[in-house]
Amino acid sequence: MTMIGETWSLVGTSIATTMFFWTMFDNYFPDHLRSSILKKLASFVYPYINITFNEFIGEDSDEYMDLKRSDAYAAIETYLSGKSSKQARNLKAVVVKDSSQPVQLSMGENEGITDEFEGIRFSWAVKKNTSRTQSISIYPEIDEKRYYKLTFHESHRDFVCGTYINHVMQEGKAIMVSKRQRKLYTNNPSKNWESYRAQKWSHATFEHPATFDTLAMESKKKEEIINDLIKFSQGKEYYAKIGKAWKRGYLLYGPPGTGKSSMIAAMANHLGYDIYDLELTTVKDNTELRRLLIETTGKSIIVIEGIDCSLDLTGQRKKEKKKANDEEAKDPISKMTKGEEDSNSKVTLSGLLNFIDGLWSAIGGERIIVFTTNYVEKLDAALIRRGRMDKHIELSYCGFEAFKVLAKNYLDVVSHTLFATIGRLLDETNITPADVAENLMPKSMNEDAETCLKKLIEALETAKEEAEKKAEEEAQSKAEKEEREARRCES
Ligand SMILES: Nc1ncnc2c1ncn2[C@@H]1O[C@H](COP(=O)(O)OP(=O)(O)OP(=O)(O)O)[C@@H](O)[C@H]1O
Ligand SMILES: [Mg+2]
Repeated sequence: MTMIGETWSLVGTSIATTMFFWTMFDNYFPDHLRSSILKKLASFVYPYINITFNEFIGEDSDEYMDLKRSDAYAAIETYLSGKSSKQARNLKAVVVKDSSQPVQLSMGENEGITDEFEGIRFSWAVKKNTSRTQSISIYPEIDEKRYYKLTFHESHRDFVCGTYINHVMQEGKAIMVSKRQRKLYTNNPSKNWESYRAQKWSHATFEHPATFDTLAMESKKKEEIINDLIKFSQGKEYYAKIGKAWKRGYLLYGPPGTGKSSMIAAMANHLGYDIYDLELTTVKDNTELRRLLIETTGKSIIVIEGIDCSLDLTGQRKKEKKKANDEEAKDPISKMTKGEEDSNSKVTLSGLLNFIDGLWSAIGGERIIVFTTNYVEKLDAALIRRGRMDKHIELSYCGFEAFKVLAKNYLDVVSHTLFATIGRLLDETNITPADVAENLMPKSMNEDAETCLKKLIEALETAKEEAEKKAEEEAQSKAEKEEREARRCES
């Protein structure tokens, strides 16, 4: 009995003492001092800091649709995905929109993992708040709010706020970009633009298999182009520093079948960019061109193939067009079937140049523009001067080094006794990589590498004979013309 009484008296004294000190603390310490002491006490007991990243951001109103999935949450999810699949026991498969991977694994609710960066350990956990919304229903709706919680020691506060979070965001976004499904856009004719939900660009998934490894060209030239592309793609700060728009123009020229389109695909694959394939003949005028280009996004290659055929660039081109128009006048059916967009296209060289110089600079960065042509000599100097087209790349007939790339890719052959003959013939005649590739591709199960190489030798010999015959005929007709001219002068 006495013991119980003593215990109660002790409890009573402790409570009274605590209340006394608390009253003193409350009455005599100024607010700022009080909160600082409390913080110190709390940090002594639990020296960790938590930061939460909500899955949805925006107005938390009655309308769920007002909420937008947070980019930061998505970046963290992607950043942690690789680590989660190794550490977490409870995993969730998430279907990521526009990703080349069917699913991405992320940690399930109430799971936690650790991340180490620059020798410091951080804990990440996925949490879920479940609250019942006030609604008139027998079964109240359940509102789930998921969030990532980052926990770290308070001594790393500055490092986390200044460096670590940036690292997580950048890395996460870079992984998202590298895994995203890329798109090939083509412009829609403007007559469809105004209809309901009509888009200026249609897109399909871009899955061209060409890479710089499969591209046949001299290795030195290839390396130079790859370095140029990488330097461009990593040049955000550099372009900002020199005060230039983050853009680069390439002019690819060479005969048909030398790999211009394949190179564009290889560039897009190498950088992970989308492609906008701009068909200029369906663009009515400069205003439409502007509207189309404004809708392109960063990390993209805007391609205008056969630029010499798309615009009235030179006097020669105009002459050709006049001739074509004369022919159309004689044949009204061909005129009708050619369609009206072609004849209505009023995109001008100056419109295009304005875009390249001015407008392009205004719509933001990381865009490459590529023009291709089979006839570089036909292009207007204003279009291809440096600054507009930063790099001119010639894709030419197949040389021995380019042939070896094709032989390796198509036949898995890196050396062969027939290579010497092929090398000699390639020096003596012009054949496109497309023709070489065609001969190297086995047409049936019975065709082995040697058969294909022999087929190529035959094709090269035929090409050589034809070229010699053509040169002879040309020389003969030139001689005849000169003779006729000489006779005319004599008479
Ligand atoms: N340099 C090359 N390396 C590898 N393959 C090539 C190369 N050039 C051509 N080819 C092969 O030939 C085909 C046609 O090439 P591509 O379409 O790239 O030529 P192009 O220069 O764009 O022709 P065009 O001027 O007619 O548009 C490609 O699908 C590819 O298989
Ligand atoms: Mg092409």
